Amino acid sequence: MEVKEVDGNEWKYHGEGNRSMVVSHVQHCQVLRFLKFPIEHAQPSQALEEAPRRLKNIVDFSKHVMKLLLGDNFVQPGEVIQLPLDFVTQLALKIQPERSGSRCNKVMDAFSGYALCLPDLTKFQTCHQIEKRPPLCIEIKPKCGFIPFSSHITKDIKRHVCRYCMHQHLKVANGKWKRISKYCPLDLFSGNKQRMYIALKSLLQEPQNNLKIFKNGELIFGCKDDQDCLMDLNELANHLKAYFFPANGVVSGPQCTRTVISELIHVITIALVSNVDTCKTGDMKRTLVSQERSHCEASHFRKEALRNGIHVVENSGLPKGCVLSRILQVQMLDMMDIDGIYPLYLRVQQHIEDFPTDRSRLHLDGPYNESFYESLSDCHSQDDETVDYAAQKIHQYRVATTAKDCSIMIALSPCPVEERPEPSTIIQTSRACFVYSVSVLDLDPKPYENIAHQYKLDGKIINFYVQSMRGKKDVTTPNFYKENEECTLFFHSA
Ligand SMILES: O=P(O)(O)O[C@@H]1[C@@H](OP(=O)(O)O)[C@H](OP(=O)(O)O)[C@H](O)[C@H](OP(=O)(O)O)[C@H]1OP(=O)(O)O
Ligand SMILES: Nc1ncnc2c1ncn2[C@@H]1O[C@H](COP(=O)(O)OP(=O)(O)OP(=O)(O)O)[C@@H](O)[C@H]1O
Repeated sequence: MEVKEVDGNEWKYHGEGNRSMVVSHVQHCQVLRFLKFPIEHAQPSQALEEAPRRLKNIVDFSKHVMKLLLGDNFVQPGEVIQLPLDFVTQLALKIQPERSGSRCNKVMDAFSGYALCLPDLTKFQTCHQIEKRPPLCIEIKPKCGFIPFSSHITKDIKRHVCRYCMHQHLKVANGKWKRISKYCPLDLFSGNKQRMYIALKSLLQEPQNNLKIFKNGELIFGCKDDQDCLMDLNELANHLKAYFFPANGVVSGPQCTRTVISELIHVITIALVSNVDTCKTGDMKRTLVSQERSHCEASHFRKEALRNGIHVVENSGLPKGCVLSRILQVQMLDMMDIDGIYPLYLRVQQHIEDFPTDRSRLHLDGPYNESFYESLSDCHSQDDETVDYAAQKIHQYRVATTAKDCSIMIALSPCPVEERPEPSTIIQTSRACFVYSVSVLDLDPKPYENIAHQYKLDGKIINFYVQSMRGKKDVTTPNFYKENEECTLFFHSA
């Protein structure tokens, strides 16, 4: 992939996460993804040494591991490119004022000149604009969609409440977010239209870093950080009216917002459960996850269903081949849970202290090639006490962790119904029609060293949740619900 312009004026701030900074081209469908370094470690020499290797690992991991696991159609690995240093320095200065304070503990790598070049997935992938209305894009970071099933789990609460719902309490207490989100990933991954509806509605009410909406590549809904939340549903409905009701996008007020948002949820649901290979949502095999693994006791689904007058039908399971099913399957490569993985990590740590050269034999830092992918297939069913067994389980866990932290991009390009496009490539609503594409991004390998941090964090999440629940028992139930009701929006079922 060739970068079409290396003029700083042609690129602008697009978004960032914990590890990368993304700038997009003002016209072309391209983004540049730069690594970020903690301010205190941001040395030019370190960046020059680390950046090309880390970026190559990211591309290789996408190409040789995640693409094979998730499917060709969903993954765009991109390319490592080298850019002129003066261009990168100018860019870093230009984007600085756009950044949210909470991300400024890290700086963009403006030292090495290396970056990833990727298609801009917020625009329509082929950049084929069928008509005047610009493309829409919905980005969802769904997080872990199942209750862990490992026999290594010691804290019973993990078998009942999902990690996302528990983590919410710690995040709010730490000040990362102001309010607890009612989103539960298990509802989104359930494949049950009603549960998915409630999950998506909850994301719209409290998007945090799990939902963003772009129009023509510009963020129109979602959070940069909690101080700067673009999350007015009426405003969103105003943006979307012309897409869902093109002929008479005239209705306004709360009724209009509800109708437009319901249409949006309908389109997102279809995109998430469609099989990209056959482009169908209907009669097809479903991936069924057992009841215990697919229900979270903290989910607001039942309460919300009651409130919205939704009659609960318990058909579940995701159509095989749809993006959610693919992601869930990869997430479930984590069969041992961090509770089972951490002792294996200590085994490997001990081993590489004694035999440092084995670090590379065990592929702890890549390379992420075909043989790494092959090493994921489970040939050791029993722990034979070897370091190789431990390393293989750690590889599976790390791949699953990537899938628990990835994002889904649904790009929609409106298409006049009278053009009668191939039914297999479109999503049709009551008054509108969209050509769509689905991609998965942020498929970076998670560093081996992160395991120690993940183990500690897991303990904190659980302890804090258990404590909070104990505290909640003291709050009288009627007042607690009343408080929540006041900030709840009502929607019609799809
Ligand atoms: O541990 P989690 O579930 O909080 O996930 C982290 C994410 O937090 P989230 O809860 O989604 O807000 C976190 O996202 P934010 O920085 O909070 O937007 C990162 O994605 C982090 O990945 P990495 O370690 O930087 O590669 C994620 O860490 P990993 O667990 O994927 O390593
Ligand atoms: N190819 C792309 N096209 C369009 N937008 C993109 C692309 N890649 C990333 N982005 C945007 O940039 C944001 C940050 O990118 P990304 O999630 O890869 O960063 P990260 O640092 O790896 O995130 P995390 O904190 O989750 O690990 C994304 O949320 C998305 O909005």
